[in-house]
Order: sequence, then structure tokens, then C-alpha cells
Amino acid sequence: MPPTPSSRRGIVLILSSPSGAGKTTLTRMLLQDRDLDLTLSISVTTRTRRSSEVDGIHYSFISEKRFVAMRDAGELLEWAEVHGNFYGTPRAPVEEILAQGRDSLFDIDYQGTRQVREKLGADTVTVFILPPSMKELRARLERRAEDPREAIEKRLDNARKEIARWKDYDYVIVNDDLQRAFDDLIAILRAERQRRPRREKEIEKFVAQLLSE
Ligand SMILES: Nc1nc2c(ncn2[C@@H]2O[C@H](COP(=O)(O)OP(=O)(O)O)[C@@H](O)[C@H]2O)c(=O)[nH]1
Ligand SMILES: Nc1ncnc2c1ncn2[C@@H]1O[C@H](COP(=O)(O)OP(=O)(O)O)[C@@H](O)[C@H]1O
Repeated sequence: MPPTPSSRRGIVLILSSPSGAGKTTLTRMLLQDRDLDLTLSISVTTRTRRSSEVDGIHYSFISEKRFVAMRDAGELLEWAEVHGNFYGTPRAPVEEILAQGRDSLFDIDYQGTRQVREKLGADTVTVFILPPSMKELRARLERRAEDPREAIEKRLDNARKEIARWKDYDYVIVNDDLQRAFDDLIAILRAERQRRPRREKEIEKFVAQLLSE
């Protein structure tokens, strides 16, 4: 029998970008494509919920007290303070998906990316999304109209610092045309799934069988 996709090692696909560059939009597109079989890691955050967000789907919105308790109990795979709020990735769901040889999708910042890479090494694939221009970044944040003015200004202030981290990533995509950016992401995922080290065990078995014919 040819190797099945589920017999390889799972990948943690990480998307990062400055706020407004489009990682949430691209994440939603990836999740809508059921054939890709990606599972979103739902972060916990102390940030206020936006009107478009649903608790437990986009984030789990928790108090700072609860966040600190989870962090101190070792329940977070990584965590960071971003734009004055705490964000973290619950560890257990990610471990479960990886153990099944399936892939998780993370929408986290560069500080969290570094921590995950230290812990999961070669099982991580990291992609940085850039906006086509600073003017367009501001326009997208204003069009999204989900944050108060001060929050938008804070995100724009932080954007230059975040953009400077592009060299920490395996891949960089400029999100100008959305469909083009999405197609590039899928190409990255497909190629990464075929990498020999992720499929070593299953291919070894398959080749042994081929050679025995
Ligand atoms: N380290 C870390 N960063 C996160 C996590 N969840 C979200 N973030 C990042 O926090 C930043 C702010 O996210 P959010 O409040 O949704 O704002 P947005 O980027 O403007 O949509 C983004 O850079 C996210 O990638 C997490 O669990 N851990
Ligand atoms: N390629 C694109 N062209 C135009 N608008 C876009 C593009 N990608 C995303 N947007 C819009 O920009 C805004 C910010 O995108 P979002 O995905 O929320 O960014 P992030 O999660 O990185 O903060 C949203 O209103 C989204 O619809």
C-alpha cells in the first residue's frame, strides 16, 4: 500500500505578521479548505473581544488572573505580551494533534514563534506575512474598524518592530493580492508535507515493500 498522509509527522504551521497584514484572513481561508485538514490552535488572551469574534472559536477570552494561573501551571506551550495584552497557546490540544500525525495552524507573534521553534524544532514551519506598503497597512486596520483609535495607533507603532523580525522566518509572503498570497501559502504547506524527514518511517516501509516485489 502506498504511504497515507496521516502516517507522517505532524507540522506546526506558524503565521506571523504585523497587525492588519492579513494573517487572520489567510488563516480563515486555510481552515475553510477542509481537504487541507488543518486544526487551528485557539489561543487564550486577556484582550477584550472584538464584535466579530466568538469566545472559544477565535480566542478563549480569559482574565489576567486565569492567564497567570495557566502559565504558572505549565499549561502554555508559549506565551507573550503583545500590544499590552497577554496571549498564549494551550499546550494539550497541540500535543494531541501532533501525536495523530496531523497539522496545527498557529497565528502567533515573533516572540511566541521563537519559543515554539525552541520546543518543537523541525516540526515547525514559519511564515511571515508582510503588507504591500505602510499606507495600505494603516488603511486595512482602519477598514477593519474593529479596534478603538488608540489600539490602531499602538498596532501601527509596533508594526515597524514586528516587520524587522522577518529574518526569523522560513518563508516570507507579501500579501498584496489575497488569492496570490493564499496560493503561495498552500504551495508552502504542500511542499513541507512532502519533506523526506517528516515521512522517513512511512517511506522506509514502502520502499522495503517495493524492493521486495
Ligand atoms: N505569542 C503569541 N502571540 C499571539 C497569540 N495569539 C495571538 N497572538 C499575536 O498577538 C498579536 C495581536 O493579535 P490580535 O489581538 O488578534 O490582533 P490583530 O493582529 O490586530 O488581529 C498578533 O501578532 C497575533 O499573532 C498567542 O497565543 N501567542
Ligand atoms: N490582500 C488583501 N487585500 C486587501 N485587504 C486585505 C487583504 N488581506 C486582508 N485584508 C483586509 O485587511 C484587514 C486586516 O486583515 P486581518 O486578516 O484581520 O489582519 P491581521 O490578522 O494580520 O491583523 C481585514 O479587513 C481584511 O479583510
